[in-house]
Amino acid sequence: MAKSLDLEENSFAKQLFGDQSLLQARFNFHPLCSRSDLVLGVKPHIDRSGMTVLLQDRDVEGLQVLIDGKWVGVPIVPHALFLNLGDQMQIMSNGIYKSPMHRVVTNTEKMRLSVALFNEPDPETEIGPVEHLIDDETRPRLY
Ligand SMILES: O=C(O)CCC(=O)C(=O)O
Ligand SMILES: [Fe+2]
Repeated sequence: MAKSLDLEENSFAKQLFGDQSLLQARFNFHPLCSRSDLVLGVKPHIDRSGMTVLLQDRDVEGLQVLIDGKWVGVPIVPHALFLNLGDQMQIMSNGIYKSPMHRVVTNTEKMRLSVALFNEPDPETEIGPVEHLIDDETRPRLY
């Protein structure tokens, strides 16, 4: 990702991982829900991570991303991991990479499982946009 912005390869990694970083796992289980029209599995949110690695359920969809004001379902791709960007990446890239709003809907017929790995810096670490991505005229510092 750093190289695609003409940055040194470790520009994001050195802030994100530093001397000590956190890797947290969350196991999401959504049982059947008779009122899936009313009940969400996970409410709309933005991950605070740098990057989230998600293993979706093998055959039950549910994850949706907000794109231009519309909820768009994320398809299941067999044996693939879904990578989502979190707030730390949006900050470090000075807003070039966005951390999207997403949610999970429930299902009336099938339960759903997913595993998310959140990668983030040590809570005491102060992060900010990479200097090369700040330009007072064309791209002012956003964070
Ligand atoms: O279950 C999913 O597909 C996504 C869960 C999620 O957004 C999260 O755990 O932050
Ligand atoms: Fe999330």
